[in-house]
Amino acid sequence: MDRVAVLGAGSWGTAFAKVLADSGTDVVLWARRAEVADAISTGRVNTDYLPDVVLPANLTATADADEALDGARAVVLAVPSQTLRGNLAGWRPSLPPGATLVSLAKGVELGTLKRMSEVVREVAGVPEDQVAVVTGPNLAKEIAAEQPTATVIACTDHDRAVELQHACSNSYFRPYTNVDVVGCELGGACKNVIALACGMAAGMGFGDNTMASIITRGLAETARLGAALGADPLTFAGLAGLGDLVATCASPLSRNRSFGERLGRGDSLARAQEAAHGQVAEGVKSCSSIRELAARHDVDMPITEGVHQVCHEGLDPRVLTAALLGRERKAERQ
Ligand SMILES: NC(=O)C1=CN([C@@H]2O[C@H](COP(=O)(O)OP(=O)(O)OC[C@H]3O[C@@H](n4cnc5c(N)ncnc54)[C@H](O)[C@@H]3O)[C@@H](O)[C@H]2O)C=CC1
Ligand SMILES: O=C(CO)COP(=O)(O)O
Repeated sequence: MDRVAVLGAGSWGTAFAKVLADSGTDVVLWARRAEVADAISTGRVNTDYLPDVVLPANLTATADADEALDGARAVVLAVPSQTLRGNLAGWRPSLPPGATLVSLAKGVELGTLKRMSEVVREVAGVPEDQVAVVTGPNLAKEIAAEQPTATVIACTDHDRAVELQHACSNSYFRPYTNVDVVGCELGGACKNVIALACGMAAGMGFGDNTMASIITRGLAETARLGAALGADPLTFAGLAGLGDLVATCASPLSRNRSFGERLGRGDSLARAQEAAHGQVAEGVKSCSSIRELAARHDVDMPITEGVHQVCHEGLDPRVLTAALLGRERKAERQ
């Protein structure tokens, strides 16, 4: 692929731009703030998000989105889920016709309850098969340090996914393709909510049995939602499901898990937000949209419901624990 634009120079946008560049693809990275673009252009470092990582020479940066988009074969959208619609509306007039639009965001939009690829299609006015999603166990800091990982590129157009796969394959990053966009996106959005629950459990001092139970039952409720929305059930056993769930729920690098841990230790939502230093913990908002999506499709998601209540209705995580353990007894696969 000749040239790719990455729009958003936060942790993942910057790390993914490096992945593309290290795979031999020329990349232009758009940063909202001119000083971030300048620091990358002159010092080859994104001092705000990945200060220890030297970025390759075939990765250039700009604060001018039109410049980044000019002639791009693919456009990678690396902004938070809840701002994607607004950001993309601004970029729409400059999107190169036919370019693959790639979402890195893991969330469900508040209000519309749309997945990110649905938001992209709607705002950019492009067909479903022009939109791809990158998701999987991809903690940005580890990837920027070139630690080996796998990922999933989901697109209903297999050939487009393969083109992108070639553009971002290298010695430390191994992308697989998948045509189940619905399942891959739901896996990525729901695991943030489950990671919040795992963080709460850790904050309350619970150990590995509790984590494994939350991860497994979290996967069960994610798969139930997936079934209602037409996802392939096997996707949830893959990188976008179990893979991302394990990485995010177990890692101290996860913003969602860390956020939950603070709530579990008794911090208020405001204090946890302050400690996040402006970095996005997507699950805090997506717990509400996913809960609403589940209600719309009559799907039971008790962990998601509980995380929503802790984050937005002041429920004590200890009370949530008791409520989840006290639910009506049932068969595992019911
Ligand atoms: N950081 C990670 O390890 C991973 C993140 N993701 C997902 O990628 C998406 C982006 O995450 P990160 O790059 O980590 O986030 P971040 O918080 O590090 O950076 C967000 C970027 O979006 C930009 N931005 C543009 N318009 C914005 C607005 N109106 N409000 C706030 N920020 C705006 C910010 O300037 C910043 O460059 C999220 O959906 C996240 O779930 C997915 C996989 C890994
Ligand atoms: O999506 C991620 C790993 O795959 C990153 O998780 P956090 O957003 O919780 O840091």
